[in-house]
Amino acid sequence: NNGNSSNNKGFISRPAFLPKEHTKDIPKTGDFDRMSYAQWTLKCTDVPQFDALEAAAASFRTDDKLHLRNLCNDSARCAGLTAVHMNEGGRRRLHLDYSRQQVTGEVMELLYDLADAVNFHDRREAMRRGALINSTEERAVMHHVLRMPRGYDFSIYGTPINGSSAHYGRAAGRGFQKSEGNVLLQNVHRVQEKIERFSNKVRSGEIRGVTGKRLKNFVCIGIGGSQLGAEFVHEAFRADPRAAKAAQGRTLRFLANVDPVDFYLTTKDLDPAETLIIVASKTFSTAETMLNARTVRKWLDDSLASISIKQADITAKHMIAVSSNPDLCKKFGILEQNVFGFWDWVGGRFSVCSAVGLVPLSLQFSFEVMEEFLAGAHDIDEHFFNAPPRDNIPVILGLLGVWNSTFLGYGTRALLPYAQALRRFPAHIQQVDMESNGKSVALDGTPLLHESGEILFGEPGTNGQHSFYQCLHQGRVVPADFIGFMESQQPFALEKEVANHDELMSNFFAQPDALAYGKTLVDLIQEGVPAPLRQHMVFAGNRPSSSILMTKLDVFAVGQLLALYEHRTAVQGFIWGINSFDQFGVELGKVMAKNVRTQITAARLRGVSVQGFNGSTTSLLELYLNHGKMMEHEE
Ligand SMILES: O=P(O)(O)OC[C@H]1O[C@](O)(CO)[C@@H](O)[C@@H]1O
Repeated sequence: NNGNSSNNKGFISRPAFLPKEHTKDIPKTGDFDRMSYAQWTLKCTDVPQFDALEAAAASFRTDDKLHLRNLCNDSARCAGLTAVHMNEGGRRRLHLDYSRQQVTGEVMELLYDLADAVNFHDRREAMRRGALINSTEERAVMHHVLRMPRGYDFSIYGTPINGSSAHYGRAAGRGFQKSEGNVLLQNVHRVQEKIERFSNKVRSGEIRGVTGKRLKNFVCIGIGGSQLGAEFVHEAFRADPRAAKAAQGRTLRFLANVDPVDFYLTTKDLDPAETLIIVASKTFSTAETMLNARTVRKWLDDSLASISIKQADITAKHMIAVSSNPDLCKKFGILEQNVFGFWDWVGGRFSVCSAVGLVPLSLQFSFEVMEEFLAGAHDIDEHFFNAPPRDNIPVILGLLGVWNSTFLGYGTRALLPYAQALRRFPAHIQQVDMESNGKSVALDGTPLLHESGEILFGEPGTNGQHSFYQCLHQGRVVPADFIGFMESQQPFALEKEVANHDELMSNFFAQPDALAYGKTLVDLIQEGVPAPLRQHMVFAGNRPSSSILMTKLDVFAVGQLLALYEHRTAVQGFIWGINSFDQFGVELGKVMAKNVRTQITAARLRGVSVQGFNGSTTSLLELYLNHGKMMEHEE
């Protein structure tokens, strides 16, 4: 490590905790390199555009003319508040309608001005080119590189810190050199080729388990960023005809929770002889993942070990790993050739397109299918990095997020896919967004003057309608993203006139208007609703939402959606002036759990009483430990 000082390579390497006077090492080359440290660490509250937006937000709170009921009847305004991204000569569309957001064209212009004022464009460029924008950890943020196809001209980019040939390693404070760009991409493709070879061999039966049986059950052990993304993609592909055909006869399951019930449910009906375990952990030291990995190893051993089958062979043939820490994988007993690497510049929650997602999903659906998924994500990367802001869908979504949460005060956001296949999409984006943007200080370590991050939740429509929508309609104001598709993955029409998908989509079109327009007392009187009920049946309306309508949810589109929401999160972080790419907030609880674990062990083994906790935790722990003793006594 060079001690956080300048790397003289023109990249930002200053950790946020260094005081502002350390300005001499600021990047010197390229567009973003012209930024001074002060410019780099600007946050939205530092610029006058913030005040202009606050004033605009105040009128939205008071002026009834700005109620969505009125705004949405202005067709010219609505037509202006859409953005479209098309492929295949228009046969594939990604259409964003944000006319039901509490914005006018003027507000949007103020938001674009705000983005300019905080150097959003340079920040995005710094990300694209591999500057160490995760400054507290001195890492680049380059998940977009994972999606670049073979032959992509990467020469204008930097390359990772870990040198030209190694696949793994810490950032160690080195910046990138332009000349290394293509080598980096070659490394990405080399790992992809390895995944393709391995998954083909397993799928064809060339690689088998210790007993000679084909490996057709895949269990992926990992948590957080090493699980949620791959799980969402798995769910999204299950009903896609092409992916489903490729997966025939195979199962893929995810084991994340350290709760033994998760292990039990995941493995209870699997034949270990036909099961391949993928341990996905960037660090290969996450407590939950490693306990689950050891538990599953015992499950394999208990069933497969015999005089002729050694435990080491079982691990070697039934366990593979995805990690940035090959040494720990080896120590665990995983063969070196069965470790699939990725790099420090891929954050856990942005790692679906690395081996973390590619290994389990290629085993289940084939590498060929996964290439199509990468192509969809790359398509949105290109859109994000190149489209002008006013046409740029992740930029628009990100700016609307800032507007809703920071200016209008709506701190919660709902993600509502009208597609059962996107069942796990909200859970994945919840992690992407909340782990990234739930911060309280700016890049330079100074406190933010507003809350950052939004509480994100969601469920597929129409299920959510029969659950939490009541609160969305008459309780709190929660800006929502509705996602729908023109074609179903599984078209079916019970009745000739209205296909089942039409039934679903009727709700997709109706709900945003119900939220925006609501229902007035006058409406209710006209409808003849009895007086005592009227107030209960008023809907205030004016609840903002965006509608994303896409052609169909195929493999390519799943990749597009992933990249769309990943970039949206980055946009919000850039505007707020925070580091969206570290996650120190998850550490404190982990450390405290370690202490509790140590004390539980000491109490159970040696009868040592728990100490050092407050009264509440002490009595809860004693209750828990005494219950254990009581059970032993009764037995
Ligand atoms: O891949 P690992 O190292 O096991 O980490 C798992 C997850 O834990 C976190 O660090 C915190 O929850 C996530 O960011 C990460 O994706």
